[in-house]
Amino acid sequence: MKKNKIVIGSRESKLAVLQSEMVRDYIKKQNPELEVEILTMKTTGDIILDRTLDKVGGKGLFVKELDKALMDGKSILSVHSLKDMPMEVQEELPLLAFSKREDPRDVLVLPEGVTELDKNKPLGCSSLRRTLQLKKIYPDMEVKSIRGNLQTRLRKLDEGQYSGLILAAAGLKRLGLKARINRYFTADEIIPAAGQGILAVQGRKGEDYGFLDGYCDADAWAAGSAERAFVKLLDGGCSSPVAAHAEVYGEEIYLRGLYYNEKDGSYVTGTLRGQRKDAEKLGRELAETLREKGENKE
Ligand SMILES: NCc1[nH]cc(CCC(=O)O)c1CC(=O)O
Repeated sequence: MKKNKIVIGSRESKLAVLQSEMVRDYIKKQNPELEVEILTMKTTGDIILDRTLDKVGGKGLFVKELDKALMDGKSILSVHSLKDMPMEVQEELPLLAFSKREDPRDVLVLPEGVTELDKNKPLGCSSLRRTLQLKKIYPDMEVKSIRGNLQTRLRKLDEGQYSGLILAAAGLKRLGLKARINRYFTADEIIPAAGQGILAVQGRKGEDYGFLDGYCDADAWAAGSAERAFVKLLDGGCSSPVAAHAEVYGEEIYLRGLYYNEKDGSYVTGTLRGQRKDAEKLGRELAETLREKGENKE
């Protein structure tokens, strides 16, 4: 790599590239002397499309290949959706910065030209987290798994196989597809995934990342830290659908969490308020409280 050249590793989906371009544009603006290039690659999660991710198992399906490029010196940064990042990151590849958070909510998208939800066709979504919480909102509807990147999913929706899709508002907004959103679910209706709406910039230990100065958003860092600490403590298996969402108000954090009991398929939710400086502690505290509640209820 040339000294004045920065290579960013990225998944190759349209959304991933767009997200990497957002980081690229920041670096270029702050450091006009640098040349910044995006190196795209396919990840295991992009290749295995016939199974739900819960079933594929294994952690970091969307990051392994990017980690390798970073380790091998083919890139100096990786840009990820924070929600796709495993809770444990290797010490050699630390998370350097979190972006300002885009809308963290989940939303409903209907087929092109449709204005009302057809309750006779299944809803499409790809995570147990969403599926569980949807049962309360649409108790009579079937929920069917759907995989593939955002474009693929939207195409399947428009072909008429599903009544609607549950997606992250963040991805749709970044892709300029906000107009397709039919309904926003509040963070109480569907607690979002930890890190949803935040971009994570990952680097290599020992490198100088001065060119990123000012990029990290302090509120997103606090929120993401609380959410990830919550999930990390509960991370029993790769299929446990834990949800966590933090709102930051000045020096305060308001955290929501969901704990899923694998034994009986039930879940409990709860909230906790605390100081932002204790973000991770708050996450662990709520996790412990909810685990207790979720394991001991009759
Ligand atoms: N799992 C795929 C994924 N990873 C990040 C986003 C959306 C963007 C974000 O959360 O920052 C999506 C799409 C979705 O869940 O609808």
